[in-house]
Amino acid sequence: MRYVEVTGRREAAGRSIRLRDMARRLPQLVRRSLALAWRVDRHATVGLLLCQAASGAMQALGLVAISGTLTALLNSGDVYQRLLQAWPSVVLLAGAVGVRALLGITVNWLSSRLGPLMSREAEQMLLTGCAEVELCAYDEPDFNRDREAADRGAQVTGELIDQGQDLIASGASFVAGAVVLAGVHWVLLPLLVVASFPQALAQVSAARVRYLANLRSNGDNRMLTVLRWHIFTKDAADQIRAGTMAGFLAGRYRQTVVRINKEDRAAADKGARMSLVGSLCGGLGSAGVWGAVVWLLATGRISVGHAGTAVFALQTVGQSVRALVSVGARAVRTGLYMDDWSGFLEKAGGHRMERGTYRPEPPKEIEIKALSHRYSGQDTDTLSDISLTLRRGEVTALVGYNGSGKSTLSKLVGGLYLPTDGQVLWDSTPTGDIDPQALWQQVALVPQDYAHWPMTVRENVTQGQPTAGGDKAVREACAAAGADEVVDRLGSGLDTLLAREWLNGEELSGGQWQRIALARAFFREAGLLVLDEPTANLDPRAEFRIFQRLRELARDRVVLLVTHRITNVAVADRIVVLDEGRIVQEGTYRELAEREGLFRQLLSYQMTSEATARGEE
Ligand SMILES: Nc1ncnc2c1ncn2[C@@H]1O[C@H](COP(=O)(O)OP(=O)(O)OP(=O)(O)O)[C@@H](O)[C@H]1O
Repeated sequence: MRYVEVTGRREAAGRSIRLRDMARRLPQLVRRSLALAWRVDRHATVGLLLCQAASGAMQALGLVAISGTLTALLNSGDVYQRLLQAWPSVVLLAGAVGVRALLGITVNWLSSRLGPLMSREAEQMLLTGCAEVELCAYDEPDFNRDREAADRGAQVTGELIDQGQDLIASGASFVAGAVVLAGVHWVLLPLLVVASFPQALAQVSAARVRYLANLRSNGDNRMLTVLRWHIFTKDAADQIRAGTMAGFLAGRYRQTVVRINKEDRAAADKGARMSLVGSLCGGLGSAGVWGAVVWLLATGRISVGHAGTAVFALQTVGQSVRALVSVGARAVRTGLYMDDWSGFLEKAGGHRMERGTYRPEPPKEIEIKALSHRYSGQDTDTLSDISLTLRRGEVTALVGYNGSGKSTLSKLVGGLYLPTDGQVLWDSTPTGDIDPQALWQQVALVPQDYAHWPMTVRENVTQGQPTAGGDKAVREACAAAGADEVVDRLGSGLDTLLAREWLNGEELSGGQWQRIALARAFFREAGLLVLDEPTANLDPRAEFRIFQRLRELARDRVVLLVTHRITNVAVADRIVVLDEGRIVQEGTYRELAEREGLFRQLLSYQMTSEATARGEE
């Protein structure tokens, strides 16, 4: 089994790692890294730039000093006189080297301060961006893949400052060396560029091969992440053991690793072959440059002192070209990952919420008008032609077989999804025209799979939004949900951390967690209460209490209840029966129980299974 990745856009980007594209992209990348650095720490960014500029100047000064020293030493005349002439240049050289070393240390210090700050800032921007995305985006494989890529982009963002600094340093070195070399004899400069070209080409090609290999392994790498998560997580640990799945999972992990290794090895071999050819050509080119120096010296076109300077300058320029290309290739690769991050932020994976600005009051009435809904990528509608009105003060129950569309409808009522056809009107305003945050302020939801936040009980109930009622309000919500008994047994009460795997944390049972999830919804001062299978894990006593309380809760709220406990839906004012995404029956418990139809069938299944459990015929 493999994840299939659609890598078209990235593959095209990867193939663009060429010398020409690199030359075009590098200045942009340096600019982008500096812009993000500026955002997180202006002083450090300015300091970094000043140090780099000073370092380049010191490099040039050092080469000039070398030239002065050699010229003085290689002059004819008395040794003492020559040394006397040379010493100012020697002092200059030593000073330039010393200052450059200090500047290098400062640059490292500032970059290591900025790098992590930039990564964290990029991650924060991504987290904020994700919260602005429509929920339906999470159903799209493309969105999930883009989000993962953006996350990796955010993590490598910090590396760009180091790479940017290396690029600036190598660039400054190159300019300093080139200026000195051109001063010795202009012909050396074009010769050097020609000699460096094959190596540069080879390094860039090798970087491209590595990026494309990584891209091809993308799907397999995702598979490893998913497998690792399932193997490590506590949630699956019992099933891995009881299901004796460890061998199977490890085998699948190994198969995937083998495929990645094969891809990596092929890329490494190809990259090494390219580097070898590049080095051979580069070696020949360098021999040509050295030959030119010797020729210039032999024909008296340059002095011995100048020849010595050329040797140092050639080394400096050669090193800086190699560094420029190798850091450049890495920076372009990092830049591609960063593109994933910034591209995602710009359009939030193409799913940014663009709804209205109306701020609703607690709804008196929610009208569902000729609604149909189809999940993206599906061939058929999950819900068709639904018309229904929910009112404040009423409990409406949705019942039906698994997959009949109950949860989908409850999410549409709560504005989590927008209908693909028809409307959900909150007091006559379509959910698409309402400010989403203001709308969700009015929603209290207990979904089927509620979050087990690894936080304190208090934070689990308030969801980080305490009210003026303080702990009193939290305790009241807990009491209403039957979670007060749970809290009383915990060592630190509301302060107990609900995460056993962490120090001083406690773990709750499934039913205890459900009580906390209910307390969460009861705590919210919201006009719509949506309960999706709210008692699936509760014992009969707790379940009885919750259903008892529902009527009271509905006094000043619209309540929508999704449940399979047919005998309990008697509490509802109205029952809506869904079958294959359509409303097939609607009425009170008494009406539906007396009528032929799906509700009677569901009721009789439950009655029969309860009677069987009691041992009746
Ligand atoms: N995110 C999704 N993307 C695509 N299809 C989905 C998605 N969520 C649900 N579906 C499909 O929509 C249909 C209705 O699902 P829904 O969860 O609304 O049913 P339900 O009546 O609540 O089921 P259950 O009683 O099992 O909770 C199912 O066929 C399901 O496969």
